Amino acid sequence: MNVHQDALASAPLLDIDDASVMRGDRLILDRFSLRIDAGQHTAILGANGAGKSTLVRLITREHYPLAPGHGRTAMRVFGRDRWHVSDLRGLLGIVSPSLQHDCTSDATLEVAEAVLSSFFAAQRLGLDHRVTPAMRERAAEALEQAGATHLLGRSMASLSTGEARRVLIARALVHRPRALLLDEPCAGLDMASRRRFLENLRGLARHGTTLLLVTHHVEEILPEIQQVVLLRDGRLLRQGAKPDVLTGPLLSATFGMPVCVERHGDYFSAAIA
Ligand SMILES: Nc1ncnc2c1ncn2[C@@H]1O[C@H](COP(=O)(O)OP(=O)(O)OP(=O)(O)O)[C@@H](O)[C@H]1O
Repeated sequence: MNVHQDALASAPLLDIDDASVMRGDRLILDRFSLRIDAGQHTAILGANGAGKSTLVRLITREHYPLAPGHGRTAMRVFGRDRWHVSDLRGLLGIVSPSLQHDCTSDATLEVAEAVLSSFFAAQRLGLDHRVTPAMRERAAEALEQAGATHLLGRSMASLSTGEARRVLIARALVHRPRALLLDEPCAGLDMASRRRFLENLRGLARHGTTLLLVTHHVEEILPEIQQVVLLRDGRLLRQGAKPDVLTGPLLSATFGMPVCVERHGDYFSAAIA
């Protein structure tokens, strides 16, 4: 590892300092601060409209924060405030509903291309994209890892929700990213697929990929995830250790209804009281 890589490996995955994001004339994230260290697997929980996807798009550079009044940098990812999006995508694998929508609405996009184009931070292969045998080999490994090899040859538009999700996971893993940013990754998966997927994530977490999981569902928070962030109305409601944050009062405040929480070994569940 050279000095540059060393600095990247030890830098916080995310350091957001008082960032605000506007969409149209609405303030969607309001003076939001959050730090996630390298290796600190984290779940971000919030009700519909709390600002979770906006936060994901802030991290992936699809949205930008307003210029902060304090003069400091509002946001750093892997210790840097400036990134070429393609370099960032090499370090941060992303699975999100908007990516799935884009990939599955392109009628001619095939599974192999959906994975290989990730090497170029693109959604399709272009004439100037030179796919090497090593890339093809790595794509095959990532498809295997995501349980999606049997889908090769299919168009993305023809896949079921769960099948398309597996391909997107392969696409996210193809770079061996340092971190995975997963926005509602289990939405639309059946019980068995969800369990397989979560077990797969646990393996990645144990082997050094930092997980950043955005979800509505307490049940999806894996034992490896020890930090939980609660979001409400575009603001950080609480950030802390899982047992301190996954409590009835705090989840009731997050979802605006009385919630009771149960612990089952290393997992938690929550229901409306
Ligand atoms: N382009 C936009 N213009 C105005 N408001 C927007 C725009 N995009 C998002 N919003 C609003 O920002 C708020 C946060 O949206 P966001 O998608 O980040 O929430 P979320 O927590 O991901 O919700 P969900 O769980 O329903 O996916 C919502 O109230 C939404 O209506």
